[in-house]
Amino acid sequence: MSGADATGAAVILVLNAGSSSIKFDLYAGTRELIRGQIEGLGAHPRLRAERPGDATVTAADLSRDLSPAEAGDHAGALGVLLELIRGTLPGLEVQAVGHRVVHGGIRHEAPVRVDGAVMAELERLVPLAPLHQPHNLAGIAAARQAFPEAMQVACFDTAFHRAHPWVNDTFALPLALYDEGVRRYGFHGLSYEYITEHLRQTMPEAAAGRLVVAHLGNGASMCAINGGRSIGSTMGFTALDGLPMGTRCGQLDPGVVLYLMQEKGMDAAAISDLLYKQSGLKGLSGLSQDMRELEAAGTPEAQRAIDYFVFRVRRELGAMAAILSGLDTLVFTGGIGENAATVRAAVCRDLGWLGVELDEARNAARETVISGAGSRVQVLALRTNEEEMIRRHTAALLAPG
Ligand SMILES: Nc1ncnc2c1ncn2[C@@H]1O[C@H](COP(=O)(O)OP(=O)(O)O)[C@@H](O)[C@H]1O
Ligand SMILES: CC(=O)OP(=O)(O)O
Ligand SMILES: [Mg+2]
Repeated sequence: MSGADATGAAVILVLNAGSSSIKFDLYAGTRELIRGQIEGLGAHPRLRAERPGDATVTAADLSRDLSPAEAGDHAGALGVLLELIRGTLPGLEVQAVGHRVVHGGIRHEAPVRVDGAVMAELERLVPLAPLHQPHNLAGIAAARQAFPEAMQVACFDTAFHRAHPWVNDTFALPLALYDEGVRRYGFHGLSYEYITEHLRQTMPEAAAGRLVVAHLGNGASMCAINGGRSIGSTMGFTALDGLPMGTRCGQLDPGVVLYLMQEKGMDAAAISDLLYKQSGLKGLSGLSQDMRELEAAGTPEAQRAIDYFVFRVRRELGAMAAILSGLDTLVFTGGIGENAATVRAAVCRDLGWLGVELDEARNAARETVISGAGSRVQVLALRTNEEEMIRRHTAALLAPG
């Protein structure tokens, strides 16, 4: 059967291009055939893949370090992945490809099927997400070529936040700018949506309450969620705002940008390179954008970069709790949030006033619930799954109703 596996389940490929990784997942229905990622783009690229349900192939068989010639950038990495996926496909046809698209602009509150007009519209948003949108759109173009019969679906990081209260959706600029789309969009929405739905199924009380999710990865943001809806995000018009990130500065006095222009004679391209690619953990440490490398380095510069990251997460946590009028549940997710127990411990230190009491042993043991029995706020470390969220959206567009 075309576009289906032997059991008749639709075959859906998901591509998720982040700033330092491309993640992928191939599904037959809800069953994963092969999943993995090329991570460390911009540092040390490595392919990690696994075939759940196929005992004849181990993750070690499919995983390897990649040379800069093979995967020095997102385009090279995408080529490696498509070749791997095609090699896994004999007899299967991909019916739809679901893509993470970071910026959806004003118009997109829900996933859409991509046609020429949608593609042109999304191209116009490239300047607002230079580390992501070009790779997201290149993924759509490459997937169209590789799987010409498949439906291409764009799932937006901004969509989950589109119902923000107005005060959180705007900057204090003349209103005409708001009307033309200069707004606080917020990103990582697919991750926040996945976590919210996961809690709805597994911990419905947490899902219904006042929730802060800290998505701490190479890109990092936090989201205040009330009754399942996003009411605030640390990211704004672009994915530069809020927390410091691997190479992005996070919140910055706009006066700094004026200074760089007026006193240092920097043009837009040079400032963009500085703020998107040379700042954050990389700029502060002078060493690496990668939290694992900073933790391993143990130098004073690396520690200061980690300290600044933790400081800003704590500061935004206070702001998020304030706009929620309190806090019931705090979730850590993303590559750092899921794995870096020391960062989680540093964020939660001395937060008793907010009702947060971390259980150090549970935290170190990578348990899901990492708060102590007496903690008023429940603290969780949860694996996010943007790919699964994209699969659900894509399947819904394939078979509406
Ligand atoms: N075991 C770990 N300990 C500390 N940090 C980790 C660990 N595993 C991954 N990370 C960090 O997670 C970040 C990448 O997060 P991820 O969410 O995968 O990135 P992206 O934003 O590109 O999707 C990197 O800074 C990486 O060092
Ligand atoms: C929006 C964003 O920063 O995404 P990522 O964390 O994947 O880079
Ligand atoms: Mg990511």
